[in-house]
Amino acid sequence: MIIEPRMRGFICLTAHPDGAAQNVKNQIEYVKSKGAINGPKRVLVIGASTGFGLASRITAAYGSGASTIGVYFEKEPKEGKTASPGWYNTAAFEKQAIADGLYAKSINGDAFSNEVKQQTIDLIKADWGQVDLIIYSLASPVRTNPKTGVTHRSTLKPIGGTFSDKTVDFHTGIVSEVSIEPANEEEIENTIAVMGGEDWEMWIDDLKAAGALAEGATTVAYSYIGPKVTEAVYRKGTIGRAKDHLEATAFTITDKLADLKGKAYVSVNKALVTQASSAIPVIPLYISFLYKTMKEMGIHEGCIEQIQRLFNERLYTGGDVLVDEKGRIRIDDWEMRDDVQAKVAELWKTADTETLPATGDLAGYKHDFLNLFGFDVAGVDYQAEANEMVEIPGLQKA
Ligand SMILES: NC(=O)c1ccc[n+]([C@@H]2O[C@H](COP(=O)([O-])OP(=O)(O)OC[C@H]3O[C@@H](n4cnc5c(N)ncnc54)[C@H](O)[C@@H]3O)[C@@H](O)[C@H]2O)c1
Repeated sequence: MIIEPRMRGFICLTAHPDGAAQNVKNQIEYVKSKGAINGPKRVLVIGASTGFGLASRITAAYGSGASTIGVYFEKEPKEGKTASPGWYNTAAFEKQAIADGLYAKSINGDAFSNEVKQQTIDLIKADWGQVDLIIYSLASPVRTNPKTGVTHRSTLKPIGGTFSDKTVDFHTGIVSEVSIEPANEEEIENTIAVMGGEDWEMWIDDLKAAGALAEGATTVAYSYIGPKVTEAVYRKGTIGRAKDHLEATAFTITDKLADLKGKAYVSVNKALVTQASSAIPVIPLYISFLYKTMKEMGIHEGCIEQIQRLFNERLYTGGDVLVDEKGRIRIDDWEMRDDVQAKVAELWKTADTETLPATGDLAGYKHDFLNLFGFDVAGVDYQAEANEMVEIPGLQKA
């Protein structure tokens, strides 16, 4: 079938298998071009199909020759109906990895559930015995706690007062004022339950109880801080509370891993266009100024550049892992540079619909957004027939 982007709100309902494959190929080539990393050999990535998780899987496989197991929640294709993008990304990655002699298997299901945890542990035990690195990169609006059966939904709201500022609809380029009412206690708690550290800790507890963690096992989860302009709605809002919880959980897990000489880290990453971030108010406008500024300064990075740097210059240098005063790894260091932030703050003041195409990188934002779904990728013929019925070679049966 001929596959075109079909937009609805913040999401695209279709995905292009060949575009996704080209994206994965580009990421693999990037990691290979940066040379070998003396990293882990058996890597589990939870949230492995898109964004930072996919970049982590590719970096582990092609940077340090790791065997990888990916866990994700993606929609499979049906005749005449495309799969979700992470399905095609995973298919392309596993096809290439297996062809290159790398172990690559995956599980498609709800990572928050006991069943998916057990299936993953069984696979690790059967094929590897133990795992060296666990990347935790889930981004989800909903989680059912397997112990209580309660389903929690996250919200993106400020805490303590109404938030009003500019935002952009990146499809139309229209800049407008957005006002978001503050969250109540229940909404805060629910957001922490979805995006905080509870599930990460459950994964590590279960892996440890099964004897599936190698001596010196490391686990890394991803967080975000960001600038003043997004603070009220992000870091000091409901999602920020969840990230505080996630960051605190790193210390709890590190204590639990002491007998294995293991360690849990949170890595604070740069703001990037992903399916998760495009749904957060104000962030797309910030990203369009950030991209513009960082590209002009020659320091722009995407997910793959970020994670290659995380592995190569933070986690696997052969020396101590560099962390900030709160024990967090910072690969948002370039985003948070004073000169970058000063420029973004200056551009922010001028933001309106007329000037944004020139002052912000709206085109770059749109391009990256389409890219998430395999569209607008250089070298792909979108007029050609594409096969939507792609299989994932390493996919395990439920
Ligand atoms: N995008 C950013 O700007 C940014 C910046 C810093 C940190 N982060 C953090 O990085 C992490 C990953 O975010 P992303 O932006 O790469 O998101 P993403 O939407 O690209 O990826 C989310 C992944 O989680 C998987 N997933 C979601 N729900 C699942 C479930 N129930 N079971 C199994 N898999 C599930 C998806 O399949 C996908 O692989 C998040 O913690 C996010 O807060 C993102």
